[in-house]
Amino acid sequence: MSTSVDLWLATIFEEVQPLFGKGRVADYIPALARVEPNQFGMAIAMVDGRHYAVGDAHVLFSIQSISKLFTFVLALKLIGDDIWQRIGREPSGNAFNSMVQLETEHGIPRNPFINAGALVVTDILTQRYAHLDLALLNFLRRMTDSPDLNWNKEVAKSERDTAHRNMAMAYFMKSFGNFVNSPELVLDNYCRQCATEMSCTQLAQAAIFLANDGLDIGSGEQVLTSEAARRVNALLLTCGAYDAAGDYAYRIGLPLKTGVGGGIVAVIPNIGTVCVWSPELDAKGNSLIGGYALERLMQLSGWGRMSLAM
Ligand SMILES: NC(=O)CC[C@H](N)C(=O)O
Repeated sequence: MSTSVDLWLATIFEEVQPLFGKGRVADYIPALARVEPNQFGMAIAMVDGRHYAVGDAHVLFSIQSISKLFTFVLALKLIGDDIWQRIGREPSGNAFNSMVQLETEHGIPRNPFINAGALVVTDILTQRYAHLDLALLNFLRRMTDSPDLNWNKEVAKSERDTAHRNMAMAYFMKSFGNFVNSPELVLDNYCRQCATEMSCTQLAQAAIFLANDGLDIGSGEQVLTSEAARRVNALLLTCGAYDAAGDYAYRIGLPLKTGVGGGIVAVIPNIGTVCVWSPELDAKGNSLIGGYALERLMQLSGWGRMSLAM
């Protein structure tokens, strides 16, 4: 039997069809330039255990910067508030791969979700884990109950071979004393984490603890304290969409994280999580159709109003 959620998803699926061709797939990572652009999937996981999906919601895609959300959570679990010695928590107002602020701000990145900040997070985790790729995969496999989840070697190599700007940022931060490991080693780990492949259904499931006071529903694991989950959500709302964070907050109003693979994971506190994926990006590197689909979901459901009131 169709529920209203199924109807909203079906409506959105219809509405996005004319939007294909208006954006462009990421092409600065050669392996991503080869992704078939005309794809769209959307999945919703509710804190009460129900889940919904439409379109290509079970197709695996490159999570790219969505990995920054999960590595940040792992680092927060590991070192707590000490993380703020090395990274700020303000929106940058600049592109995700910009390095202009790093010089005047003495090698301290604005927030953990731009590339510079995520590289520091990966540096912190590289110090702790001899095999960071496995530590992250194990976490994601546990959260999604998907033992086969993995990173894609071709995508990781393709990004690693062309990671000149990220490498420059890592060396620049090292010159300010804000980088512990060798940039080469951290870049290996960073490119692997970005090359993790997941589907919309898996990503919605993996992030559900953020909608549920830090408690994962499937595993029963308290991933973060309720206070820490609230803080991660605040950072996602203000910094999760790079220099479009203000526009996204205005249009959608949810904590969310985007990636250049075309995925977006959004949290609706106390209600659930949504993951949408469509590879064509807008000028700021966020999924063009994904942003539209989330905006429509919030209009159709009224969920933002409900969760803000709770
Ligand atoms: N915005 C993104 O998804 C960027 C991630 C990509 N791996 C990079 O470092 O450029």
